[in-house]
Amino acid sequence: MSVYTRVEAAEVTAFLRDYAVGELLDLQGIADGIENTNYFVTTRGGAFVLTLFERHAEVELEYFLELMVALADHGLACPRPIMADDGSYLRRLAQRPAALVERLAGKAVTEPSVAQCAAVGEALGRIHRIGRHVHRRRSNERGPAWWRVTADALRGVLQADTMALIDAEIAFQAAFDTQHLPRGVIHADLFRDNVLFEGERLSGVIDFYAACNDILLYDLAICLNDWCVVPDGDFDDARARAFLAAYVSGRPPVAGEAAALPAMLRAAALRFWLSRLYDLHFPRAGEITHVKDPGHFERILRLRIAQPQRTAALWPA
Ligand SMILES: Nc1ncnc2c1ncn2[C@@H]1O[C@H](COP(=O)(O)OP(=O)(O)OP(=O)(O)O)[C@@H](O)[C@H]1O
Ligand SMILES: N[C@@H](CCO)C(=O)O
Repeated sequence: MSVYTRVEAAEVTAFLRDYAVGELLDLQGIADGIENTNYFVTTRGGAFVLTLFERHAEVELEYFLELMVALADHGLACPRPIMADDGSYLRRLAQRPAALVERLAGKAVTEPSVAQCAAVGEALGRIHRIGRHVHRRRSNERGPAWWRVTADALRGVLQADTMALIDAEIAFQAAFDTQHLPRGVIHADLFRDNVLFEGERLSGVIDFYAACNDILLYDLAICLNDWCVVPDGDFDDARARAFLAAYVSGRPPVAGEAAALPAMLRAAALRFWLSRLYDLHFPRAGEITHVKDPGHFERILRLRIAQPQRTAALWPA
């Protein structure tokens, strides 16, 4: 489970004295999640999630929190950070940067419906639009430079033919011109486990801790590769169409975006294949039990390379 840093109720009680949330009633470690330590915190004033950040610098955390405040202010269903009495969103607990955010209702879905994919497309379009109001900037730490470093780390571990596919894809992406593609704030990890639903209603987008400034279409590709696929990685046409139609109704595409989607789908598959391979071969010391299957994204990458025209008919006319 992913409680890397344990905190006792007494410490949390003292921490909460700087917030107008009332007395602590309950504290539960959250088993899901890989990156951070999360606790459900119930107080007389409400239900919250307390996150202790395990690796990000404070300047990055300020970016994530500014983004979440902007999204909540503009009406996106996402956890609103709670302001401490001194006006800050970021405090310290157990020698870690820590933040308290609203706990949202709902549950992640493992088998999304067409309507749920449309709701995610609509939410992603809103994130991209609202992101224009965020003043801080953050580069994508899992972009092309990271792909190359990670590929090198894996070189001694993987079979030669697997390594050849990774190297060829990195070379393909390096040669692909992305200058014309709109950029902005992207979620960068909007998988099924990062959206909560109550029935068909999207009740919350969570986990903005990979958000950064990058190509908007790449964020779409990350979602399509996760939300709109059948188990072998091919698209479910109805879900992909619904997702794309809902997205473009909120953030109309510019010329050239549809044509660039196949390459972005490949980039998104490569990125998560590499991170899963890295996590598998170089596990972090601690309590992770959630190693995700890298082979899934190898299959998706191979499919996207073999079928570059696959999305042409899915993109709204
Ligand atoms: N604001 C919230 N409201 C309700 N539940 C939440 C909230 N934030 C987190 N959770 C729950 O905690 C779990 C872990 O949170 P999160 O995904 O942010 O962790 P993480 O360690 O940053 O994750 P990841 O492994 O995706 O990088 C979620 O799957 C969800 O069940
Ligand atoms: N969403 C990622 C894990 C968290 O970054 C994956 O499924 O590999």
